[in-house]
Amino acid sequence: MNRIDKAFADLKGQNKPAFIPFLTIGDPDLRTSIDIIKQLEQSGASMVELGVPYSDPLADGPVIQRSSGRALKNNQISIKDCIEAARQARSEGCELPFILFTYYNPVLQLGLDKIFGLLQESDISGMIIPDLPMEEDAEMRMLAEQHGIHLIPLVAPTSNERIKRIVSRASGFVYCVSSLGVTGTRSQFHSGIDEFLDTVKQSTTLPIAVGFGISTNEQFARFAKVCDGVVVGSALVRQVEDVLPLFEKEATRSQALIQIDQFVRNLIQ
Ligand SMILES: O=P(O)(O)OC[C@@H](O)[C@@H](O)c1c[nH]c2ccccc12
Repeated sequence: MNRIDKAFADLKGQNKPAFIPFLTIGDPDLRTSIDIIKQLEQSGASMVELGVPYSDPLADGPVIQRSSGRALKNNQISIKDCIEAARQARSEGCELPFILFTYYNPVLQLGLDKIFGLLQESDISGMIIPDLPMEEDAEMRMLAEQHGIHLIPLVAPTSNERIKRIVSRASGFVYCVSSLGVTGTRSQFHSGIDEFLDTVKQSTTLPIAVGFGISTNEQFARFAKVCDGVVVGSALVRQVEDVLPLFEKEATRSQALIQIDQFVRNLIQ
């Protein structure tokens, strides 16, 4: 059974929402990213989006853009490095379902014929490609299905017709984007978000997760009531940015992880 499906099934049995953090892999370096992934599991994450840093992250706000910039500047992190980091975290005992989060270009560079084999070998259970147009996703969906990997679609509060078409081809879960625009913490969400989430729920039997802009316990709790999962990226990436100086010295690395732990626990409690 795909780890993502098992995670949602287990959480449903406990009547708990999935907490799905996003992390830019390689910011500040691969070893630290693996340590953060393991910390996120301890802190209560249900699965994790492994963000492949990209030079042109059009859908990202300033926090994740800075994070991608650091990862690329410091270490030239490639999509293969991110897949290797997942494999390493798994070999160090992390049981979280991994979702490779990447723009389409790095996938094309690596080659569609190669990537799914690599994901399968590294026990990566899903992939999200925010700029993969639905009109071009047929080959990706076929290859993903052949390899037992969920290609998780993003659906934004747009036309109901488009929502139904996107959701009808979904696998794993449906990622509902809470607001139009780019990633980044927000104090308010799309005005029709509750109707939007209801439309998605009525269009699928898959779990639905919501993301974009969530950074507080109150926001997490609000969405946890109406969705099966909540995605948090920028707020966590900002935490990592804030503790980067602590990661630079061996003696203070554990303090950095404690601060990330406290951020997560306060967010999802
Ligand atoms: O950063 P936010 O506002 O918490 O949103 C989640 C987001 O970071 C993550 O899912 C993501 C990172 N980059 C993206 C690009 C498009 C859609 C989603 C994403």
